[in-house]
Amino acid sequence: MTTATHEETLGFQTEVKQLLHLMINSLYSNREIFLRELVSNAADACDKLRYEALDNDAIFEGDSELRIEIEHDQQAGTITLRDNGIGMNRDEVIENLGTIARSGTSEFLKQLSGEQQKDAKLIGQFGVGFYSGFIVADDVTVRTRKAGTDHSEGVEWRSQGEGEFSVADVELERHGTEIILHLKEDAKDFADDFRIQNLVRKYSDHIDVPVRMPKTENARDDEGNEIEGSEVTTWETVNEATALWVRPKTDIEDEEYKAFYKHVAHDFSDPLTWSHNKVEGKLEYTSLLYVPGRAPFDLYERDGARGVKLYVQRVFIMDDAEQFLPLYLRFIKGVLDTRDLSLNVSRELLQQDPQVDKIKSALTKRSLDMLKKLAKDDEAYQTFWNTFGSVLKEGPAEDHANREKIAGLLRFSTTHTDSATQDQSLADYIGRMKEGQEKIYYIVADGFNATKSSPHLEIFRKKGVEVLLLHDRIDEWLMSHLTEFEGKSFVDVAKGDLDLGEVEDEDEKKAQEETAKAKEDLVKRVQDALGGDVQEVRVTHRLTDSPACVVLPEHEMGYQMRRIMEAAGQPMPEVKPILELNPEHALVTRLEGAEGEGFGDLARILLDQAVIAEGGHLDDPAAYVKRLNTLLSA
Ligand SMILES: Nc1ncnc2c1ncn2[C@@H]1O[C@H](COP(=O)(O)OP(=O)(O)OP(=O)(O)O)[C@@H](O)[C@H]1O
Repeated sequence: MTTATHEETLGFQTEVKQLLHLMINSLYSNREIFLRELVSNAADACDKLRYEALDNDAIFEGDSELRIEIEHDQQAGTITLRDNGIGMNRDEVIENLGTIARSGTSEFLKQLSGEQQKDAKLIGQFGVGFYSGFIVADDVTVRTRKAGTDHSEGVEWRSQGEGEFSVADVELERHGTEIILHLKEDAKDFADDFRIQNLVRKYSDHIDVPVRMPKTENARDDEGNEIEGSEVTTWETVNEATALWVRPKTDIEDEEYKAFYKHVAHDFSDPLTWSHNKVEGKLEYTSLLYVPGRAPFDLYERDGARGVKLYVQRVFIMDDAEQFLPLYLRFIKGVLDTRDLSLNVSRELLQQDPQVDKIKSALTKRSLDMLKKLAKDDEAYQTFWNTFGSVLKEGPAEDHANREKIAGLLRFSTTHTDSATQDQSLADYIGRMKEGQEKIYYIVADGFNATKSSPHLEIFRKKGVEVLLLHDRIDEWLMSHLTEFEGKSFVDVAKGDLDLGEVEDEDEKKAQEETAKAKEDLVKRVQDALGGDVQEVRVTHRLTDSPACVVLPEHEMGYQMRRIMEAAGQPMPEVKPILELNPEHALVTRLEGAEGEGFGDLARILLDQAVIAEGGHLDDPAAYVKRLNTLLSA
């Protein structure tokens, strides 16, 4: 019996306590996942040891046959999981099994509501890992020793999953980690041979490391008959134990791909799609990439996990190798196994290796192709788009070479559906273009309603010309990097001169010129009344229902982007709008007939209203209200 020394009791980090509490309560209907999580960790630990041993064989301590063992004791109500992987030293145990080091954790935990179903979903997004043992156990003991250290450097960790845990030094002959789960009364049925085997096959079949379970049988005599009282225990491998990606595609069932995804991505739910490819020739690699069905909790964390799991010739090298995919594809999960890199490659070396760029551009192309394929399934693609669309929108700015491809994958709200759901592609738009229309028109504003009701759309609606309604924060930035699609250029309808091209006929254009001439006097008077607050005043034919609108010069930064920059503390030079007046509108006719102060007030009201309709803020809103009230009560 080993004796424990240097025993201390420590408190869990607050976040761990919260997570434990929520997990135990909300994952009740999904309890079996504890086994997958623990086997997954054990397999990772074996991968890490294999990697460490690349340049230090001695670290195996003569036991290089990596494996995971699962035993159970029905009577005692325990399940024991054992691996001969890397193990942990005392400091690592305290760090790994007492805290959660991921950034954004406390913000994430704040979102949890206490509602079982909702929280179960959210927790799945977070990944529960080791702590999932407490879903089924009321007492967990971990015995672990880091490979390559002295037998006396073993550590025993114990906890009942409440507020604290204890750690003590123990003597351990074997390196690696052993986890003993003392099952709760209502979870005792997990200590069953058949059940455990099924769970291993269901969740961990594809793991490279063999998962073994003991099989106790009586020995047999020469005639094959059991010999009474001669029990022998042999270890039987219960999983397939071949890395999934190495197997030919045709041999792999969808269910196996899905189970493997859950291991790689630490996700509970199924992926939306995947792409498995073996490439031979100049570059040699196998990739298995997945599109998740939901966003990880840290999708927008700058230092959140991203990238693929990297293997070199089947040897695990690192998690989250971010060099192989661009940032705008950070939601893609999967595995890359290559022969083109050396086994001792590090993150630093990856940055300098020219092969990495080649693989990156190949994987980028694969990912985009995979999305294009997914787009054939409207429902699945919509799920993808609603989850990751705003990340994909970073693409055109980051990846010029694939701009057109990415543009083809974008989805928008448009005046065709007038719905906030972004489900129309540029190809759909082009297919509906009016005869003579050469441009793709769009408008950007904060929020869907602001785009949908913008006065700038009036003429487009009247003529039946479709306009993309862009209302995500990133949209103006996106459009500053998208100039054309399939040879058609993009035009912001709220900037520059209105150009409807062939959609307007010669007669209409002539009539407009004549109106402009007839209103020269009015334009001049308004310009004088508004002084330096506008860049220019002109008559417009953009409007049918509104009296006026403001327009920005063509190359000026839009209002949405200005607000984002200002919010980020970037001072922006003042921009003076162009005021356009609708000569057909009754208020403009009234303006024409007004004199003196009344004229000045009405001109200013029209300007202020146009700014408000644009989602802009007035410098002096009270003055606007006062003028308007005077007008209303006149
Ligand atoms: N069997 C094991 N052998 C060695 N180290 C382990 C083992 N199990 C867990 N660990 C260590 O504890 C850490 C925390 O494990 P935990 O499962 O909570 O999180 P994770 O594996 O990092 O991520 P996830 O929550 O997504 O599974 C691991 O990163 C690993 O360093």
